[in-house]
Amino acid sequence: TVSRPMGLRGKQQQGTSRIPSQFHKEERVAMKEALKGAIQIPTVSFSPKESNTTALAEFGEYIRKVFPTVFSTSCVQHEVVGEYSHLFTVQGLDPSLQPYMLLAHFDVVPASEEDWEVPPFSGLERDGFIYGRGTLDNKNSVMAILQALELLLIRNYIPRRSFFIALGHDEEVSGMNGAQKISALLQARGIQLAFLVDEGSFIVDGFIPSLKKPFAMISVSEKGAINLMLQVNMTPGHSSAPPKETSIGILAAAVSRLEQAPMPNMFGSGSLKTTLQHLANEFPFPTNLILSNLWLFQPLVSRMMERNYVTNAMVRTTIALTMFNAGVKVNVIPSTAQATMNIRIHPAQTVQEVLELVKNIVADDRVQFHVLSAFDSLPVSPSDDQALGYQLLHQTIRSVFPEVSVVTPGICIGNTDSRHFTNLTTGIYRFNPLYLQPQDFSSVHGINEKISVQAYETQVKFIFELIQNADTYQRPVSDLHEL
Ligand SMILES: CCCCCCCC/C=C\CCCCCCCC(=O)N[C@@H](CC(N)=O)C(=O)O
Ligand SMILES: [Zn+2]
Ligand SMILES: [Zn+2]
Repeated sequence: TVSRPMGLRGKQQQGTSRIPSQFHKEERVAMKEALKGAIQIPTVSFSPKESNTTALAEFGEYIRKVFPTVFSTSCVQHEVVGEYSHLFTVQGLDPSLQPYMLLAHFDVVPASEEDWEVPPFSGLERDGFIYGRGTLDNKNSVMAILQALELLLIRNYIPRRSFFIALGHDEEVSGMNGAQKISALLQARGIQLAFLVDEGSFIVDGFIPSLKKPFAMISVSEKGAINLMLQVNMTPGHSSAPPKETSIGILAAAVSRLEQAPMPNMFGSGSLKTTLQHLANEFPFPTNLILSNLWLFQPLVSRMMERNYVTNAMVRTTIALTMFNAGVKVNVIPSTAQATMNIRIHPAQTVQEVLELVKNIVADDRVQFHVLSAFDSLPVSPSDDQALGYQLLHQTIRSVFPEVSVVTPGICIGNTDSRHFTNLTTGIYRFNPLYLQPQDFSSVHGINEKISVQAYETQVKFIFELIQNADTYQRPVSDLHEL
């Protein structure tokens, strides 16, 4: 299962000296303080139409202040796109090398003060952890990318391969004004990327009970999504003489039918099968044998995957009821009831197929369907020996996390800004160089989101090394022989 990254040589390119990823005490203090300051700016996206624009603008000022070298070095060009997003173009020395992109977002989902152990926008440090909304999703990446570049530039490092840093301001509400505009801008400039790295996956630990060792999952695709609103209109009236059925009752029954009838299990036609095959030898007997013989045990394994929410989301399209609105007064029967749901589409199905299934389950003509937004799952990026982005991530994981023995392709169950970049590259990789346990996963969009100071330093180190690895890539020997 331990496959070496092929086609990459650990050696540095001639003429470029490797800078060790070691940081002084003062640098380490400065980097954690910079992250805390970023957490304190409440860059909340509430809805596609409502965000804290004052905070978004303040964030732009803040990064100028804490990363002065990034903003003053001649090889780095900075632009603001879509009012608040940021695009950095780092000009490399060798124009023959195709550029890549590091992508992250600095908007966050709302956080209610009362549920947290520490205020969510305090950036407080407690027991070696920095707390706050955005510490895992995704100000950690924004700050780590800029921090790694700042430290490289301070050490007079000049990249060979050009790269872009794109920092979105509205990822949590679609990315239409940030990532999508950056993508359009680069397309207009005729840019094609060798690969792109975004959030969306981790070194996962403890999600499968019998698998004791953590493994790195690089997501090579992500699920599609539909935001769907169901509506029922009935005659309003006095609550003292109610009809047999009301808009609320009809709608409640419809959504209950949806909850009771999960979408089909699609294990076998998705990348989870590949992930499990990579992991087979890491499991104790007899699971190792079962996973090595999926041709025989596929039905058993597909049922095993349904046992927890995260792996269940990997084998099927899921439906989450997220909003339910009806009624204005206790003695008035309302005319309208609305339920909004967020559907995540398994790659083996399409938007149209899922909508058909949902309509068949609801099976009530009084229920109207309004598709608010929809897109299919994302294309699968290559993870073979020739896939530059995948292999660079693999190589960097091996050097920064030598204890992690398995690196595997996987699927992201959430959506990311990277989906707006399919016009610029086929190599889209979602990977955060952090350990993630089930309780950490619950804190993302939940309460008490936090990152350890040590994990954040390691994330900076990872990017510091990744940038250098992208500069020292050499084509595989087999390719060179063909010339
Ligand atoms: C055998 C496999 C076990 C694997 C366990 C996987 C553990 C979970 C790993 C990753 C968690 C997914 C993180 C998703 C990040 C998605 C970012 C996000 O929140 N996006 C929003 C906004 C948007 N862009 O749509 C979303 O709603 O998806
Ligand atoms: Zn995110
Ligand atoms: Zn998020």
